[in-house]
Amino acid sequence: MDAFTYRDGQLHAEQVPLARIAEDVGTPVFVYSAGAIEAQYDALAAALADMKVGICYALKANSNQAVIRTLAARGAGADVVSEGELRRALAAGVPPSKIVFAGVGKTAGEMRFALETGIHQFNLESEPELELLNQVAAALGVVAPVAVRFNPDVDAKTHAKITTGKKENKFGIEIEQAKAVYARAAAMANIDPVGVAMHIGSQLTDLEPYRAAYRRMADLVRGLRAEGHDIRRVDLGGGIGIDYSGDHTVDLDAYAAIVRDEIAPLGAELLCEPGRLLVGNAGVLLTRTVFVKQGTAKRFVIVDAAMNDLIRPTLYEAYHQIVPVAEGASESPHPADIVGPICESGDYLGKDRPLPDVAEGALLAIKSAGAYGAVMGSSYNTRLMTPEVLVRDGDYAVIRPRPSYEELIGQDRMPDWLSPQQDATTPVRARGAA
Ligand SMILES: Cc1ncc(COP(=O)(O)O)c(C=O)c1O
Ligand SMILES: N[C@@H](CCCC[NH3+])C(=O)O
Repeated sequence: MDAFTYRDGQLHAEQVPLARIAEDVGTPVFVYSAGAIEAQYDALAAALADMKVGICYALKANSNQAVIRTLAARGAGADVVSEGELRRALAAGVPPSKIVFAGVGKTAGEMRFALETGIHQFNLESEPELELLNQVAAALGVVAPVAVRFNPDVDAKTHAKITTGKKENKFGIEIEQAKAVYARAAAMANIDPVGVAMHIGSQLTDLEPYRAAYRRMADLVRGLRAEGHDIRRVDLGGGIGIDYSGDHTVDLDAYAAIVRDEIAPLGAELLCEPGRLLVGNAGVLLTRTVFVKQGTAKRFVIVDAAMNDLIRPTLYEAYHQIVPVAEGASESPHPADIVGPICESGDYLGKDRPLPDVAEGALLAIKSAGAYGAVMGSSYNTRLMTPEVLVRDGDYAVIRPRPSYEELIGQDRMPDWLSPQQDATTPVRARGAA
């Protein structure tokens, strides 16, 4: 389902003209389609239905509580990587029994909070982490359900910064060490080792790495069972890629077939952790043109969104389609760099893009911005964090307002020695000695 379509020459989100949202809420603004999020969830759930795979939405992709609740209402659980994400999942109404907690650096405090919450599973990635969780669980007098995440050393064929399943990546326990670590976990009084987990990377568009990794995971499970371990749960991870360019969609049935071939025969409870797949194409970043600068080498379309709103282009050289909100400018498209106002050459949203003539004030939509957009935003250059809007049918709601400058600037605190009464030009040490 593409929720963003032109009607009467105007780009809409479901039935709402994006121009109306820009007028009411201002720009830049993220706009998500509830229908598109639900359609993606339903498509994945349908593909995996016969294997009863529990879908734990990876909150890191988009952790707005309205988005989480939209998915939770469909039956999704949550994959969280911090106490903050765990709190968001709970606040949005995800039951603790559907929450898994991943990440390489959980602190004792985070472990305690998750144990008190009674989550479904901890995905653990190192021996020191196992030891700490065992201690924290013992202090609380509880037993922690643990899946050991292992690293299958498979190339996910994705961007180097988001590949996680190779030995040189910090994630998971090397497969050679997995049996020894699992045995150690099994010997710990306050750890209940329930199974294994894996996640080899993000934005995978080639499914073969999944097959290779799942085959290794299945071999490992058989090996662990042969050693007497009761492996009753397998977490398949996330990472299924989306179509950013409009020409390549991952076939969810083909993915499901791999799971069916390689993992389902183990007869374990299955979980998966998709993030981007569920929300990526369900959102756009709506922005307004500030100026158009025509140089001899380039046409720069300077917009009011920037790398602080959407960092993916400059961080991963990621491609996001950029389209005018008003369709059908008379002139044929010609190249432009779409750039933001931030003082960095890396502040671009697209380079050498075919765009028709764009007037100052014209709206553009940066597509596929529903995942790793708002969540990776910052207020760099003291820009206000981007608001978020959720559309359903002909209605929309602001699900995170734009903060005021007072809220943003008011977070700073002055130390006493900088109080306005003092002479700020006197060095601190000199004043202290006086
Ligand atoms: C452990 C884990 N699970 C799930 C995800 C979700 O990834 P994606 O958004 O690529 O589906 C990630 C991020 O890549 C992750 O690190
Ligand atoms: N932030 C990345 C994905 C990282 C996935 C986190 N495990 C992106 O925008 O593509």
